[in-house]
Amino acid sequence: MSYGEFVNWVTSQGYRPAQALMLWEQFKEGLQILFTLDDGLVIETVIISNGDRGRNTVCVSSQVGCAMNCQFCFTGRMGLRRNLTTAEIVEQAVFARRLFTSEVGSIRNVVFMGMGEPLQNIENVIKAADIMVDEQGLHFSPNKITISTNGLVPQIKQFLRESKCALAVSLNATTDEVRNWIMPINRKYNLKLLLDTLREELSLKHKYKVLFEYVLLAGVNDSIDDARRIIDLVKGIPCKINQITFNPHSGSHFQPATNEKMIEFRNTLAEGGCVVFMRPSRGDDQMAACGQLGNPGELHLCSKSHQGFKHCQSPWCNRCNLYVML
Ligand SMILES: C[S@@+](CC[C@H](N)C(=O)[O-])C[C@H]1O[C@@H](n2cnc3c(N)ncnc32)[C@H](O)[C@@H]1O
Ligand code: SF4
Repeated sequence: MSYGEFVNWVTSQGYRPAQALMLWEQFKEGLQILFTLDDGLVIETVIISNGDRGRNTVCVSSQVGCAMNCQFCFTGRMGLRRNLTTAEIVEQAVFARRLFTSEVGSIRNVVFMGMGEPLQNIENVIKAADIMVDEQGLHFSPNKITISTNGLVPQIKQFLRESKCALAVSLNATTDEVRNWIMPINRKYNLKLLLDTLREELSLKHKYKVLFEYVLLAGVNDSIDDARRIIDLVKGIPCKINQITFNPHSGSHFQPATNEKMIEFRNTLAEGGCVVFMRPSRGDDQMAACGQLGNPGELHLCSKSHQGFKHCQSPWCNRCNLYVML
């Protein structure tokens, strides 16, 4: 979407043209949408803009909170409140689609990387993804819908057999010792079991690649030895690797790896024959990025002025982003 198109769009939504520049800056960082569910619980959905190219991504939640307790993730601190229903999951993508009409760029990708562990809610997630793909539904291409898991092995097998959509696996460590610590699910399904399962299941699929996500935490999993171990661990698994910048949040004792480390790590992986992407962090200053979605009541207040912004009038709507309520 160009800036001109954006100005037309925000004014059609009731904003003054003078507000457009500030909103544009925020929009480029990610648009955060809060949904209040029937029982009063709140979930967050993020639309990640792809700049001028108009191909935007909606990041949907699959649960309210999460039970998995990954040590670096803000959502994990909430604990699990409940699974989302199929309708509550699909509605997030429908709403994003309605906001983004063709004139202002469209939603091309759906990623299940918001609040929750999608494969812990596998029945509703597979049904929601089916509806998103169905031509009578939202008619997305299956490879434009990515379900991200922290590594629930039996559900990974079920997903790969029952769904045509793409799978992402949050790897985040290269030894059981570190993964047991930062991702407790590893104590149940360790690295060898996880990776052997993927190797075996993907051998049954045609032209299918899994996406490994790897969040670099300074001094924890960002050494060159880690990069070399990844090359060995993923051997024989058709895959791509998404190297992610850690988004810090209050109370977290982890730090993001330096830019130099990120580049050195990426280069080591690429030299070892891996297909690797480095994903810039989007929206992290507004707590809207991966691993930062959580109970809005617990989120930090930023220092920006809220004057002139549309508010949802909810008592906890006290942040500076553009809010939309159902
Ligand atoms: C929030 S999770 C949701 C999907 C699923 N539960 C999972 O773990 O893959 C989506 C991605 O965000 C990553 N993540 C979690 N906390 C993060 C943080 N603070 N900074 C950057 N990425 C984070 C996870 O490793 C995962 O790859
Ligand atoms: S990273 Fe994923 S599985 Fe882990 S706590 Fe966060 S949302 Fe849950």
